[in-house]
Amino acid sequence: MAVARSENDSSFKLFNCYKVENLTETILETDRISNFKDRYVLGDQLGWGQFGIIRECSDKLTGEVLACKSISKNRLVTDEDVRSIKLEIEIMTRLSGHPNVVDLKDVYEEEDYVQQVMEFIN
Ligand SMILES: Nc1ncnc2c1ncn2[C@@H]1O[C@H](COP(=O)(O)OP(=O)(O)OP(=O)(O)O)[C@@H](O)[C@H]1O
Repeated sequence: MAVARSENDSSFKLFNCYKVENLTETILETDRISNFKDRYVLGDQLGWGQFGIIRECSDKLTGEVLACKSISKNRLVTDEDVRSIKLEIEIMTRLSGHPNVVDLKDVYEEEDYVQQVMEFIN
């Protein structure tokens, strides 16, 4: 996944970032419409984070086993919470491809969750 910063815009555009159709208020900046469930299936729970649950996730297209952090938007109470999620996504995006860093594959913003699809670490 790659990021770009446009000249007149200080925000980062995430190329593999999607949102569901008809989402009025969004956290992430993307115009790309796609449904997480059309591409991925969630499986067993792997752990818990501050803002949500991490589960196994398989790619319907490739069969690849991945991990998905489902960030509950309800838990993002303060502006700082929202900023920290965006920053985490931005940092993971920038560092994707590094051998010691988990690859971030796709990010989907839904009505209630931000689905962060990443490499599965055994
Ligand atoms: N890519 C992954 N592959 C396999 N398991 C994972 C992956 N990411 C997270 N996990 C599991 O989920 C647990 C919680 O993940 P993680 O610490 O990344 O969440 P977090 O949201 O960053 O937590 P916090 O913000 O509360 O520190 C991990 O300890 C691990 O067991």
